[in-house]
Parts: sequence; C-alpha cells; structure tokens
Amino acid sequence: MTLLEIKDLHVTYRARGTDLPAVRGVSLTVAAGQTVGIAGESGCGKSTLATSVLRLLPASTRISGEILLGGEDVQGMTFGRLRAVRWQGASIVFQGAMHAMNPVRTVGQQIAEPIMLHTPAVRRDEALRRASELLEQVGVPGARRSAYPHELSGGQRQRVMIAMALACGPDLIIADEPTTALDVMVQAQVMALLAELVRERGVGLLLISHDLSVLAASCDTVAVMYAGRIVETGPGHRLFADAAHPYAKALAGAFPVIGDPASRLAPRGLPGDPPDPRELPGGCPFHPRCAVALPECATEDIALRAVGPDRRAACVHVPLILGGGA
Ligand SMILES: Nc1ncnc2c1ncn2[C@@H]1O[C@H](COP(=O)(O)OP(=O)(O)OP(=O)(O)O)[C@@H](O)[C@H]1O
Repeated sequence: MTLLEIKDLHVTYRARGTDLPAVRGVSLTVAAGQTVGIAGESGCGKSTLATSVLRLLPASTRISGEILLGGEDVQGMTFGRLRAVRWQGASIVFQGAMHAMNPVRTVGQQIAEPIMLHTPAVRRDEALRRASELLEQVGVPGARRSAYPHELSGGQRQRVMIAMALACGPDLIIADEPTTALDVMVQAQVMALLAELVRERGVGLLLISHDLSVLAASCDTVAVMYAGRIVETGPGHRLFADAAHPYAKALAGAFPVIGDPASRLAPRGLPGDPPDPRELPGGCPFHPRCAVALPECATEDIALRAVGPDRRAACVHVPLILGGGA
C-alpha cells in the first residue's frame, strides 16, 4: 500500500527578496513496510522535501506538484484535517532532539500532548501512562517520563523523539538525520529501533541522512539528491556499491564499501561545493564539479532514465558507464 506519493514537487523559498529553489521536480513514493532513503550533501534540499510533506514550511514558501498522504492531497487539506494527519498519518523525527523539544516540559508531558490532542477522550493520567509505555518500547525506562530533556543523554533524547513520533501510531515516519551527533553504538541502536518499526508494524519510513553507510544498510530504495533534484535512485544495498551518476559515485567514494578493499584504499574525493540555489548553473547542475562532464552537460538537463531494473540516473554518461566506457 502506498503511504506517500510525491509527484514533480517544486519548493521555492523567498529569501531576502530573491527566489531560492530548494526542491526542483522531485517524485518518489513510500509504501507500508518500506524504507526510502534520501542522500546528498548539505543544502541539497533533503530537509525541505521532508518538511513539505506535513506542510511545515514557512508561509512564504511556494510549492507546486503533488504530495499525497494516504492518497489525500496535502496541499488541499484544511488546517483541521492537517492537524488530524500530523502525528497520526505521518510524524517527523527531527535532527538534533534537544532543539526540537520544549526544555521546560518533561518528556512525558511532551509525548502525552499529541495523544491528548488526537484522542480528547484520553485523560491526562492515561496519556502519561501511555507515554511511559512508549518510552519503554524505545528502550528508555518509563520512570524517565518525569525527566526534562536536559536530564537525558543524547541517545535517550533521540529515542524520546521517536517515542513522540510513535505516540499516535502513524503510518509513515519521516526521520531527518535521526542519528546525527550520536555515537556509533547509540546510532546503531536507534537505527535498529526504526528498522523494527518498519518490519514489525509495517510503518513506512522516509529516512534522510548524509551517512551513506546508514542508508545502504537500512533502505529498500535510496534517492540521491543534488541541487534540489534526484540524480540517481536505486536499491540501497546496490546503489553506493555500483553508482551510475558521477555525483552518487563521488559521494560513495567518500565512504568505504564493505567487502571492497579498493574503495577503502582509494577514496575519490569530491572537490568544490554544491551550487548556490539562487545561482544554479545551466544544464546538469553537477557539471561544474563533474570529472567526466562533456560540453553538452553545460546545456542539456538530463531527466532520470532507466539504468537497470529498479534503478534510474540523470546523466548523459549512463549507458557508457554501464558499458564500462566512462
Ligand atoms: N526557511 C528557509 N528560508 C530560506 N531558505 C532556506 C530555508 N530553509 C532552507 N533553505 C535553503 O534551502 C536549501 C535547501 O536546504 P535544506 O535544509 O532543505 O537542505 P538539506 O539537504 O536538508 O541540508 P542539511 O543536510 O544541511 O540540513 C539551502 O540552500 C538552504 O539554505
């Protein structure tokens, strides 16, 4: 069952009197029990894409295209309907739990709030009891519900964020860098917890991360974004071991591929920075940094095309790469 369908989404911020196109023509779907990852360098539009799903963007932002949540058009929802859908239809785990939480309310109160909001018949003590259960489910002792965010460790706070996201039993969870700033052990525990929710509850997970090893290990499908576009998409376990788009290849080159000693010995760096969205180059947005760019890359904007079963890439070289020519 498809939970989220994004079709040709464009998101443009209005910043200091100029247009800033952050997402440009992105389409993707997330089904129940599926994990879809979004990869890419900072500023390529990952968080904008995630926050647009629940209409959490600033009011001045221009959006076109379609976002269907459970088949319902998010842009056309009334505020009442949107409130009902947030937490229940889909919820977001933001990066940096400390900043996303209210410092003067206990974590139990913060988990209980959406429960009471969505089920007014549930009394406060019942919602707090439910908060304890949710904390236990994510591996935090239920008694910690009376702690304030600053009294918990970073890993516990991130788990509390996941407990909040689970409070109303959402079909879809959007996790934006859920393990950033956590140590490796805690990172693995948080990822295992999310994977369990997908496997055992059939939750759909849209997972945003700049950490390719996390994405490769957990995603059924990964979309690599560059300058607001998806430049390659394919199964998580294969995409980074065998990327077709030069940008995805370069990103993958920065990470060792397990079982491939060559990738560990010769990481290919990625010189330069992504373009300023206000001054995007013509043609393929990656061409100024691309080691294999051709003259036509400066003028031709290549759409995603099939590279193989379940795989697509937006590059003039794609057929050559497959043939080993580029
Ligand atoms: N509220 C905003 N107003 C104006 N511009 C914004 C706003 N939020 C983000 N941007 C710009 O939109 C572009 C995409 O940002 P976004 O945060 O979506 O990227 P990202 O890939 O999630 O990056 P990061 O990994 O650093 O969070 C960037 O150029 C950013 O500066």
